[in-house]
Parts: sequence; structure tokens; C-alpha cells
Amino acid sequence: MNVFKFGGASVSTTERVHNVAGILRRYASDTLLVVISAMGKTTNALEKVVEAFYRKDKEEALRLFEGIKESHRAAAADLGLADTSFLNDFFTEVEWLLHDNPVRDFDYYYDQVVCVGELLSTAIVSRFLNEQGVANTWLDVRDIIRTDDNFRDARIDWEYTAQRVRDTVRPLLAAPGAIVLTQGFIGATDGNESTTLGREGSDFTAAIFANLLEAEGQTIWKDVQGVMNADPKQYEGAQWIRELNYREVIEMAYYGAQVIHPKTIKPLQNKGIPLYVKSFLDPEAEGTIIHNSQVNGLPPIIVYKRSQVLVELSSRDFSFVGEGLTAELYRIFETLKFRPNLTQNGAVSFLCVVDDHAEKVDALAHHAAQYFDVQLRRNLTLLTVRHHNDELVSRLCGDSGIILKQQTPETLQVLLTQ
Ligand SMILES: Nc1ncnc2c1ncn2[C@@H]1O[C@H](COP(=O)(O)OP(=O)(O)OP(=O)(O)O)[C@@H](O)[C@H]1O
Ligand SMILES: N[C@@H](CC(=O)O)C(=O)O
Repeated sequence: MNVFKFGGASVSTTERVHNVAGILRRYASDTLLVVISAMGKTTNALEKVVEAFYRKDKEEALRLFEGIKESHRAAAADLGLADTSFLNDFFTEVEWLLHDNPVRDFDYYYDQVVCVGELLSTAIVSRFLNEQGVANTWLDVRDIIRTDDNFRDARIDWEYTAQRVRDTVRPLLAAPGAIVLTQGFIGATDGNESTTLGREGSDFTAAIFANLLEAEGQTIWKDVQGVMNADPKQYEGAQWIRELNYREVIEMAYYGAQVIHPKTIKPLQNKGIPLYVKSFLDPEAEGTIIHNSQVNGLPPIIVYKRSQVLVELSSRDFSFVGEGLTAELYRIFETLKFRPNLTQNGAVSFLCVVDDHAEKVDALAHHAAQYFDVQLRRNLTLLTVRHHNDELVSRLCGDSGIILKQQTPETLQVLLTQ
């Protein structure tokens, strides 16, 4: 059996949902577990709903949610599903909550609201496929994937999830050619509260299923030919890469390449399951295979991270930034669930580069000010090049000012002024 994951872009229009049906027909003899994301940019739209709810603007939250309801009813109707009442329970689940006042923390409400994007999307696509003769069973993944209550970045309870997969999912896949269709990105606690696994987390969900079902392979269907050596939207000369090993992809994801969720590789690597990245626009094309084998002769891999902030921390009395203060700083990062993208130690200063997540940057600056003088510099770009060469790096840096540079034989990182 195989696991397929279709991202939001692959179900963002009626034609694209028809296209998914076409792809599944091509694999009619395969037994498949199919994970599908929320349609298009629905997750971003749902985030706006939670933000309005949390600032107690109930009217705005309900108005924004009404827009999401409408677009999903329209998507279902465009796909020929005349009766859209099957969506009502999902709508009610959210509206019931939006009529309340927030009394718990933001992340809890985020997960209760945002999870509906994947539920709506999969409910529509599943029903459409069944009507098109692509028989499938829809599953609420919250009955299968058990997590802790670390909302927005929930951790998997592997033991419980494995048992649910064994008892519930495996029997549904027993017949050759069977398809189970479910959501990515979401799970539930033992108290049945919805959780999410971090933005772009559907790739990870697919990998959890691939691992627990001991799949032959996992395929992620995207709007690109496969993994490229740079984001083609940011770098004109991006080249397709035929083959990569797991380690290289983990490194790419770590440095911010937004092509595969960073947690995806480990469950696959543990069972030696190959990951394929293929184009849903051109399913015949070869795509990229990611596996355990050594891959030589890779092109330079380029990752841009925009909107970076340099946080410059200096000790006030010229005392050294020793292990005590450094440990304190990392404790602050841990409390804020915030990760520095680059750090550099000096004798009396500590530099870190972080994403411009306004609330977290403010909180970091506030906490760090107990120990240091803090200075912030915004609007910077962190460029990472793996398998770098001087000619390429100087071309990529162009006229930008270099604020910070770090280099190993494999990886070079430069913080640029634009
Ligand atoms: N190294 C890279 N190789 C290929 N694509 C990349 C790379 N880095 C970034 N991308 C971007 O990834 C995009 C596809 O991923 P994206 O997450 O948008 O799609 P998705 O599969 O619909 O995901 P989602 O599950 O979040 O809905 C491409 O359009 C491309 O711009
Ligand atoms: N829908 C979620 C999860 C995913 O697509 O992987 C997101 O946009 O982040």
C-alpha cells in the first residue's frame, strides 16, 4: 500500500479536484491512504477568524467564518454536490465556540477553529470522489491520531495512534484497491480536544501513516516538478533535483526550505520508506525520490528566509556571556516556543537571528532585558547555501550589505540587509 498527500494547492479549484480524481484513477490498482489539506488558503482565513474571536470581536469572527462557509458550499456545489447539508455539523462545531467568550489561551482556540479547514476539504473531496466512482472511506483523523495538549505544536502519542491504525485503519485497507481518505495536520487529545501539528503539518501526518502502515512509499503531490534547489518563486534559475537523501532534506527543511515539513522525514527514515515529490499538474513526470542512499553531485541548494530580525544582546558591565547566561537565554527561547535561526557568541555579546514574529520578538526582548542591553534590527534576509561556491554566493549577495556570516564546508549562512 501507498500513502498519498495532496496539499491545499491541489484542491484549490474545481478543476484541480477533478485532477485529483484523475490521479487516483491512474493508481486504481493500488491500496491507498490519502491525506488532504485544507483547500487553497483556507488555513490562513481561519487564522483570521480565531484572531478576531480572541480580541473579542465576535461579530467580525462570525462574519469572516460566514465567508468560509460560503466558499465551501460553493466549492461543493461546483463539484456537483447539490445537497451541502453534510457540511453543517462542521460549521456548527465552530460557530458554537465563536458565540462564547475566550477564557482559555489563544493556542487552544486556534486548534479548535483551524482544524475545520481540513475536515471541510476532505468531506467535500471524499463525497465528490465517491460520486465519480472513485470509492473511498472518509475518516475523521481525530479518532486515530492521539496527541498531547501542546496546542499548535502537538506531539504524537505513537503507542495509542499505532493501536488505532492497527484496529481501525488497517481493516479498511484490507481489500486491494481500497482508499481511505483523511485529514492532515490535525489530531485530538485524550479529552477529545482538537489539536494541530504545526503549519504545513499534513506532510507529517502522511509520514505517520506511512510508518504505522509500513507503506511501500509516500508521495506528496505538489504544484512543482519535484524538489528544486531553490524555491522557484524566489529564484529564477531553480533546478529540479532527481534524487536526494533523507539527511539532505532534513537540512533543507531546517534552514527554512518550505517544500517538506521538517518532521516528515524521521518516520519514513525509521522504516526506510521512500518519499516521492511529484507534480499534480504533470503526474507522468518523474518527480524527486528521497531515500537513504548516498547522493553525489548535488547542485548548490539555496534557501532564503525573509523578514528576519537580528537580536543583539550585550552584557551591561563587560562581563562574559558565559554558560549561565547562555542557558538562561535558551530557557527563554524554550518558554516562548521560539527557535533562533542563527546564533553567534562573542565575549560580551550574543547575536541571534529570528523570524519576525512580532509578539515573540517583543517577549524575547523583554525577558532578555533582565540580563542584557537589547537591540533589534529588522527587515533582514537570511540566505543559506548548501554545497556553496564563492562565485554563486557573491552573485546571490549582490549589492546587499553582509551583517553576519557563518560557514562550514557544507553550509554557508549570510545575514543580508535586504
Ligand atoms: N526547494 C523547493 N523545491 C520546490 N518547491 C519549493 C521549494 N521551496 C519552496 N517551494 C515552494 O513550495 C510550493 C509548494 O508547496 P506548498 O506548501 O505551497 O503546497 P501544498 O502542497 O499545497 O502545501 P500545503 O500542504 O501547505 O497546503 C511551490 O509552489 C514552491 O514555490
Ligand atoms: N492546512 C495546513 C496544513 C497543511 O496544509 O499541511 C496549512 O496550511 O498549514
